[in-house]
Amino acid sequence: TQSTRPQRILGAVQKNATRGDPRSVVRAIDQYCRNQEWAMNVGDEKGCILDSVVSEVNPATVLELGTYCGYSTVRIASLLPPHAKLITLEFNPEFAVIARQVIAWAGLEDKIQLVEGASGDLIPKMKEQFGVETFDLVFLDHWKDRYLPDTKLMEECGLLRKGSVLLADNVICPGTPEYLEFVRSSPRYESQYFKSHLEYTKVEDGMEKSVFLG
Ligand SMILES: CCCNc1ncnc2c1ncn2[C@@H]1O[C@H](/C=C/CNC(=O)c2cc(-c3ccc(F)cc3)cc(O)c2O)[C@H](C)[C@H]1O
Ligand SMILES: [Mg+2]
Repeated sequence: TQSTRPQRILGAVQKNATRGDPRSVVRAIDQYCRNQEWAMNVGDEKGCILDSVVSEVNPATVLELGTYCGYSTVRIASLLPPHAKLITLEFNPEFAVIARQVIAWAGLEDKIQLVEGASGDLIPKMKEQFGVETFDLVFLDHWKDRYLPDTKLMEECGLLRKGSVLLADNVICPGTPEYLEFVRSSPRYESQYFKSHLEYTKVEDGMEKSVFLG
């Protein structure tokens, strides 16, 4: 039977990456998606922006919305301090199965908790079910029309504190106009745009970093 793109990405990891070496997992996915078939990972160029924000925030708690194959999950977790935790939400069980294997190959199971389900259902349960107070960093990379409602929901659920950082992928391509308008006009956020390119292409894209001011 025909394999799926996520299955082929996992295959490239198992073939080309070293078990327990997260950066080799990241490199294997980038090489596969750049040379064989495009996939919607944040990629190597925007990945460097992601790395710099993660390193600057040095978060103890991270939330990722939209795991897909686990590329950014592994990329972020590889930079976290020893006892830091990353919770990543994925509602498609097929992708969750792949991402769990990519995360295992990287040897990052202890830092990453992949939770299957929709962000809208899971965000209100973060405190009671996952023992989270607030998130130091949130990476938004799921359906683009869900960035704004989920940000409002995180605020309502008290999951953001003064200084929490939101980093949003794809604010240009495919684009998240309502979210961008909100974080750039709201007095409760300090936003900064990082111009870049759509993963593995020359098309313009960018990431928006927004600090919650409380
Ligand atoms: C209830 C739903 C909300 N709650 C949810 N709760 C949990 N998980 C959720 C939720 N909503 C979605 N997910 C999961 O997250 C993933 C979805 C990721 C979506 N990403 C894009 O669409 C994109 C497109 C392009 C692109 C650019 C140019 C092109 F030409 C083509 C494509 C580039 C990019 O970098 C992109 O990230 C995964 C597939 C999906 O199952
Ligand atoms: Mg993306």
